[in-house]
Amino acid sequence: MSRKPIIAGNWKMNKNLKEVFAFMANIDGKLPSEDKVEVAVAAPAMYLVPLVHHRGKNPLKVSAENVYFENSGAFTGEISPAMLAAEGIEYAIIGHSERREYFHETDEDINKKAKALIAAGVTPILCCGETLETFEAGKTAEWVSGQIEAGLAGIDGKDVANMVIAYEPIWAIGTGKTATAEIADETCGVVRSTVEKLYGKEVSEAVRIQYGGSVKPETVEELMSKENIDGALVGGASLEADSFLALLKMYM
Ligand SMILES: O=C(CO)COP(=O)(O)O
Repeated sequence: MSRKPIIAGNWKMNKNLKEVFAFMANIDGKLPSEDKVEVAVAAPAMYLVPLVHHRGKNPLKVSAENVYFENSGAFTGEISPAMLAAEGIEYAIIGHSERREYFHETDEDINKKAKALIAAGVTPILCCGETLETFEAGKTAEWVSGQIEAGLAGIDGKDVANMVIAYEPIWAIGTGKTATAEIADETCGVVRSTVEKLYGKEVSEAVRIQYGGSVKPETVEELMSKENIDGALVGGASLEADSFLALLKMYM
């Protein structure tokens, strides 16, 4: 299988600009080769352009944490896929559980965002994941495949093949409670079989699926060794350069 792993930090609503520059200085020249792994950081909107300008020759992709689904117009406070594309921002996270929960984003909004990003040439990182209640009720597979079907509705297989999907169980985000590598792999497998059911084997073998939820330098290697896990989406452990670099150690 030739899926290239993708390790992405998600800074959420953290850091000031000085800290962003310090992070960049501390990772300068230290990232692993692009041949082995794709490395990205998702940052608050106001840091995206500075990140693109300061990455220099570092093989670091830049991701938005959210985006709107229109390209321009009277949508106060939003940023568009076209704006991201014009500044060389490669990825945008959509449907993070924090957006779904605190900002009431629906599967339909997320699907529109995915389509708008693809049309603009920005790669979506589509998030899915269940609550503790759903997990404990044994309904994870049903829930996650429903989110994936709704999120991908009407999108062409060739575009899905290039997307990234992140499975992030809500009960493991910021709690220090990582899903075991087995559980993470099993549910990433559910995501892959949902894609296979919708688009066939070729697309499901191409799409990259990340695990997210309390991933740490100590747990990342085992997670990455699993068949259905092609990367990680990392919150807390991506904030400091040392810990971010430690997540990438296996690729150095
Ligand atoms: O939500 C996450 C990444 O998008 C996970 O956050 P933590 O790694 O802090 O649990």
